[in-house]
Formats: sequence, C-alpha cells, structure tokens
Amino acid sequence: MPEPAAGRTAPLAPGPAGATPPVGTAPVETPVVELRAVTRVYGNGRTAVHALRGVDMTLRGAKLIVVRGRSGSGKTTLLNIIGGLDLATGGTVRVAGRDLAGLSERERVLMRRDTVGFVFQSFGLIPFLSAAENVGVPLRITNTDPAERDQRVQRALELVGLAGHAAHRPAELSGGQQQRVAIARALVQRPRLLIADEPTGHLDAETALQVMRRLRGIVDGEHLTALVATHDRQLTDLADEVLDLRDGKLLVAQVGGGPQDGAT
Ligand SMILES: Nc1ncnc2c1ncn2[C@@H]1O[C@H](COP(=O)(O)OP(=O)(O)OP(=O)(O)O)[C@@H](O)[C@H]1O
Repeated sequence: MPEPAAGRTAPLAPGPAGATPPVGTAPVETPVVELRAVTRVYGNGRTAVHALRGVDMTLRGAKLIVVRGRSGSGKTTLLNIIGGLDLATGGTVRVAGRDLAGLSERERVLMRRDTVGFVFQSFGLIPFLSAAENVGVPLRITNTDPAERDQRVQRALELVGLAGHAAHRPAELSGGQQQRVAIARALVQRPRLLIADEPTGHLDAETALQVMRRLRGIVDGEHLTALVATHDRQLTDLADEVLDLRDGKLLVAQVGGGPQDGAT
C-alpha cells in the first residue's frame, strides 16, 4: 500500500513544545516502529523464559495491525517493549526513529507521552471523573492550557462518537462506551502509534466489533498506526496486516510497504 505523499495530518492540534527533540513529529518516512532481532528473556538460568526470540518488524503509515497468538505467545511482551513500558534483552527497538535503549528513563517517559497512546483490556478509567475529565487527564499532566485542553478533549470524544456523553461517569456508560473513552484518552495527545492490548477482551462480540470498527476509522482518519493484540478472530478481518506470534517468534509479517519487510 503506498505511503501518504505529504506529512500526516494532525487534527488533534500541533505537538507540545519540550526540551527533548519532538519525537512525535518525526518525518513521515521514518517508520514508527522498527524492531531488529528483538529478544526478551525473563529470569535466567534453567528457569529463564524466552518470551521473544528474535523479532523483526517495521511499521509505518496509517495501518491497523493485529498481533495474534495463543496465551503466552509473547503479545503483551511485544507491545510493552514497543511502547517503552519494558526493555528488550537484546536487539534494537526504534520508535519514531529513536533507539529506546539509548534513552534515559525520563526520555522514555517523554517518548511514551508524545508518541504512543495505550489502550488496555480493563479500560483503566477513573470512576469519579466524567468521560471528558478522564480524557483530559493526560493533558492535565502536561499542563496543557485549559482552553486548548477542552478543545482537544471535545475533538477526541467526537472521534470515538461520544461527544454527547462528556459529562457521564464510567459507571453510567456501557462497556463499549467506556473503552471508547479510553481510546479517546489515548488519542488526546495525538500519538503516532496507538497500542491496544486485548482492547475488546471484556466486551461481547457485537460491542467488540463496534469498537474495532471505530478504531479502524480512526486509523484512517487520523493517519496513525495502531497495533492491536487480540484473540478475537472477527477483529482480524478489519486489519491491514495480521502478525502471528508463536512461542515468541513472528510467523507472518507483511508490514510497512516492502514485501516481507521485517519478516522473520
Ligand atoms: N514478568 C514476567 N516474568 C516471568 N515470565 C513472564 C513475565 N511476563 C511474561 N512472562 C512469560 O513470558 C511469556 C509471554 O508472556 P506474554 O504475557 O507476553 O504473552 P501473551 O501472548 O500476551 O499472553 P496472554 O494472551 O495470556 O496475555 C509467557 O510464557 C509468560 O509466562
């Protein structure tokens, strides 16, 4: 699939100013994710668990990419390493052109904040805050100007189709609506990369499909890359690419433009 000719659109407003290089605004040619020979070993000696065994991957462009695999195949480990929540034992991990191993802890925090949006199975909403307040939490942390914050929260809620539910608390929303609020919260910092670990795991099949369709539309409309781990077979139909992990190895990888680009 051809790459967009121009830079990606940034409908959720320009990137924040910061002391570190603006990783969230890396050139569009830069793959958002590049893994080379990535390994992750938990523990050591005879009890060592080889969760990832030499994963190569290149992701770029507005793509919805599904990672699937049996329980224990390494999906969460892979997503956490790409998102900078965990460090690889070996190999190279580049996100928006930056080698994560070369970043300090603080730089990794900034990389996550500016480049990556996370969505988890359990939604992770704060129960006593409204939908809008939940979505606005990342912007409060970064001391975003209140007027800009309100505008970006409103836009993010519109993207997930919940502009009319801004004042509702999580308990007043359905499971699918709660996950859409969580997606809006992940989008409000305008990430290049959205990482979702079993985002529909707590939803019934019909609701899961609705959430995934919404995600599909957001990937296309916002020109971001979404990496979604799921067991759900029907959700893979909406993906541009499907990566199969088995025992820490990537079996299928036709991602990032070139044929077999990044395939193991
Ligand atoms: N912190 C840890 N310490 C030791 N082993 C771990 C740790 N985290 C994961 N593992 C092991 O690494 C392997 C991969 O786990 P991971 O959670 O990445 O798989 P998964 O595909 O996401 O599984 P699931 O679908 O059940 O969430 C498994 O064998 C798991 O037991």
